[in-house]
Amino acid sequence: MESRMSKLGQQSLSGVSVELESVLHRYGESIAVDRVDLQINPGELVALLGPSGCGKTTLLRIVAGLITQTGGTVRIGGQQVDRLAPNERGAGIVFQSYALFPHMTVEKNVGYGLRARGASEREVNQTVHEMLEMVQMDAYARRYPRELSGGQQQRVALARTLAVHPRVLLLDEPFAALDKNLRLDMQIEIRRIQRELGITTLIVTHDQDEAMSMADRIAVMNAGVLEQFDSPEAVYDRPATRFVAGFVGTANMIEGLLVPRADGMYEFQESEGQARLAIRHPGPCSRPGSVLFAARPEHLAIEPVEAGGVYRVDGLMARVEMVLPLGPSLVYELSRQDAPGIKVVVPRTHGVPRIAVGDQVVARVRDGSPVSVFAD
Ligand SMILES: Nc1ncnc2c1ncn2[C@@H]1O[C@H](COP(=O)(O)OP(=O)(O)OP(=O)(O)O)[C@@H](O)[C@H]1O
Repeated sequence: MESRMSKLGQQSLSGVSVELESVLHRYGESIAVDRVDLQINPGELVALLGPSGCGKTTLLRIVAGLITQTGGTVRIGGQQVDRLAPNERGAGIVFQSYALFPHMTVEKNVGYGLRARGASEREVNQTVHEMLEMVQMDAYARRYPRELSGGQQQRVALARTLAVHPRVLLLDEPFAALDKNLRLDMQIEIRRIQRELGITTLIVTHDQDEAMSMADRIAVMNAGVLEQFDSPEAVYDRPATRFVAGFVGTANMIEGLLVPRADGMYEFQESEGQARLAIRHPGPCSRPGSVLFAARPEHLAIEPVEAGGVYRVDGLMARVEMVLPLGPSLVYELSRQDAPGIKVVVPRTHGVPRIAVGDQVVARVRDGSPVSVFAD
C-alpha cells in the first residue's frame, strides 16, 4: 500500500501553487467574479465556499480554462496559463454529475484520458489498476456506470481524473448528489487521497461543514467578492466581515455603540434595550462609534438572575424560552424585552446551574472567547 502510494505520489508531481491575481469575470453587464486575489500553496486543499450564485463555479472554471476571464491572471506552478487550453493546464476537474461515458466500462472510463494521449496499453492497464485500487473500486472494473451507485460513480470519476496525473485537482460540488453518510465517507476518502498524493486541490461547496472539515483554508465568497481567505478556525472565530460571521456558523448579531473604557477594555452599548457588554479584544473593528457586535452561541455564558435581584446592566438580560439538549451541549433560546432574541450554547457538564424555561438570565461574553465587532 505504502509503496504504491509513494509511486503515485511521485507521478503526481506532488503539488504546485495556484495563483489568481485580480481575476474578474462578467457575464454581459453583471459581474460574477470581482477582482479576486488568491494564493494557494502547493499541496493545499482550498474550499471555495459561498451561497448560490456567488461566483464559485465561475472561478473554478476559469482555473480549469473552461471559461476565459474578462480580466486578471491565473498562474499554475508559477506559469501564466491564461492563453492555454484546458488540456494544456494540467488541471483535472470532477463535476457534480460524474459525467462518465455510459457505454464504457469502469476500466475503459478510467483509461480514456491516457489512451487519448497515446499511452501504451501496458501503461494504461497499470495506471487504471492503480487508480481503481486507490479509490477502492478495483472489484468493479468490468461494470458499466449504470450498474454503480452514485458514490461508486463518483469514485470512478475521481479515478478517471487522477489517471492522467493532473497538477491540480478541481472538484465542483462533488458530493452534492450523495446522501449524508456517503457524503461523509467520500469527504474522508478524498482528503486521504489528496494528502497521499500531495495534489493541490480546489473544491467548490456551499456546505460550510464540508468546507470546515476538509479544507486547509477556506475562501469565502459573496456576490463575486472574496470576503475572507483563512483557516477554518480563523474563519469561524475571527470572521473578517459581517457576511462571513452570518454565513459561517451561527452568530448573535446586535447593533450598538463601541466605547473605549479607561482600563483599556471596550464597552459595547446596545442601541435597543439596556445591555452593556465588556469586550477585551474587539475585532476586526476597534474604532469607537456605531458597530455591529457578533458572538457565536458558545462564546456567551449565562447565569441565573435572582427574582427581585438587583438589575444589572453589564450583560444581556433575557428570559429562557427554550432549552434543547443537543448531545453534549445545551442550547438556550432566549428572548429579550424590546430587543432581538439570542442563542447561547453551553457544554452539558456537571456543575452547570439548572436553568429552566421561564427563568431570567444574564448573558455575557465568556472569558477569553473571541467576539467580533464590525464597523457600521
Ligand atoms: N453562462 C452564464 N451567463 C450569464 N450569467 C451566468 C452564467 N453562468 C453563471 N452566471 C451568473 O453568474 C453568477 C455566478 O454564477 P456561478 O455559477 O459562478 O455561482 P455559484 O456560486 O457557483 O452558484 P451555485 O452554487 O448555484 O452553482 C450568478 O449570478 C449566475 O446567475
